[in-house]
Amino acid sequence: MALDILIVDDERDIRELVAGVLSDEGYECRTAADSTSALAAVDEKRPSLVLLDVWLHGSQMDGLEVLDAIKVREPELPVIIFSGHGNIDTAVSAVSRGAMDFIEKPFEAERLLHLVERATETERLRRENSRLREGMGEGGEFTGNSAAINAVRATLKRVANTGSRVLISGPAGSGKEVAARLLHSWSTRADKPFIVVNSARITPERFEEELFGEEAEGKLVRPGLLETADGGTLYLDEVADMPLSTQARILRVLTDQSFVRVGGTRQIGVDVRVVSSTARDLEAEMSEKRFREDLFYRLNVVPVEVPSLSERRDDIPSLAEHFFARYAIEQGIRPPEISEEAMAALQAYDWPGNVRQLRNVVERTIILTPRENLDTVEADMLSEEVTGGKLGESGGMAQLMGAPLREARESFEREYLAIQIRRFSGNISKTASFIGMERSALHRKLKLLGMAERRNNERK
Ligand SMILES: Nc1ncnc2c1ncn2[C@@H]1O[C@H](COP(=O)(O)OP(=O)(O)OP(=O)(O)O)[C@@H](O)[C@H]1O
Repeated sequence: MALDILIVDDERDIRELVAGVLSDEGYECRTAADSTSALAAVDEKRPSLVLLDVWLHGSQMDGLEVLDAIKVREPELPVIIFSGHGNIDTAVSAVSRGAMDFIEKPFEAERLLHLVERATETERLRRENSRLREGMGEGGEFTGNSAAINAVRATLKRVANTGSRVLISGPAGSGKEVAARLLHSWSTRADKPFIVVNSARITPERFEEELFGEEAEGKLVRPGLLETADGGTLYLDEVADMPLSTQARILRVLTDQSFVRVGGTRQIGVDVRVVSSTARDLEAEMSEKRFREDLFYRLNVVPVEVPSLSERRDDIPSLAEHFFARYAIEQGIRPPEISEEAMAALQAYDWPGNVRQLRNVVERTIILTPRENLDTVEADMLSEEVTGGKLGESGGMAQLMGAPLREARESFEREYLAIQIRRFSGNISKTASFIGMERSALHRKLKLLGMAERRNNERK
């Protein structure tokens, strides 16, 4: 929704001129010629900014009085004063009475736009913030539109209301917990708790107390996570880290929907949906007898796989934009643009730590880059773990300089193409279109550089 600006001036030409300039920039404008209609317009709908003339001929109140009246109604509403040549003093006193700034007539459109942009910055950030928050509320934070993520989302949607158990597999940091929260938010249990059992962080000795709670002499000492999750979803994070003895007890809870607290005798009934996750190969864990086969079959009713980020590079641009916007807003600055080069570097990198690592790299970039440089993220602002070494397979610039032109060019072409192909996940059509070559010409080039066979071998 466009930002809404109220222009108050007794001169029609000025009102129309200012409204024209601002509308061209995408603002929505309303105008008022006198104090009564100005205040009525504020009461009807709070604008994002008021541009107010200090002289209002033929009006009940003058500009300063209107300013006072606006500040009583909406203390936070920014107001910029228009002043004529002869009344700068009045404009200065308007600033001390709460106006944000003033601009002297006649003014240049550019100066006006600059002031308006500055005055509406807070409003813009506030809107962006609530837009992001709304997105998170619906579980919309599961960013990405790759085929793999769309398939995960479709499965979660299909099973959300069935109550089926779901086992989410995928490497660390790929977004398994985000997927589980999304499932919960789409289920009929959404307004009940989502409780995480972080198996890696609970010591084996304390596992049962944490999960089942404690009881002494028939009285509750401390409820466990199972009881806390009653009515909602229990998320067993890295289920393979659960001690074998606890696995047996969990199995019983799944069959009976009831359990006994540590130190207790009574059966406590619970209604929880169990969603579990693993980054391990559970088949291997089972054959090593570290994971119970019967529990595996109980948990794995609906298997969902979240692939590593390097297997779905199409998601990197939207994830990067999402995190840059989020951390910029947290720092109170406008979300930056991301340059082509920076995006190419992000897409070409392998991300062994998956989405979590991408999030950390973005956060670090926002924190370490001086604010005045944060209009656009350039490749050299990203940490070296992402950009470093990529062009270094041939030993970097120094070695290129020591080679004859033909060899240096070939070496550069080889690395440039390897990076672009990786960035587009091996898709030759997309790579050709990005680098501006015909598909068949790119195939010939790869063959010439001896890269065609390598690609074939890599695929096997
Ligand atoms: N698709 C996504 N959209 C937005 N944020 C994401 C997405 N996937 C992951 N994240 C973010 O990345 C971080 C790691 O995600 P999450 O904890 O869900 O991963 P995980 O697979 O459960 O990792 P682990 O197995 O290490 O617990 C979190 O901060 C999460 O918010």
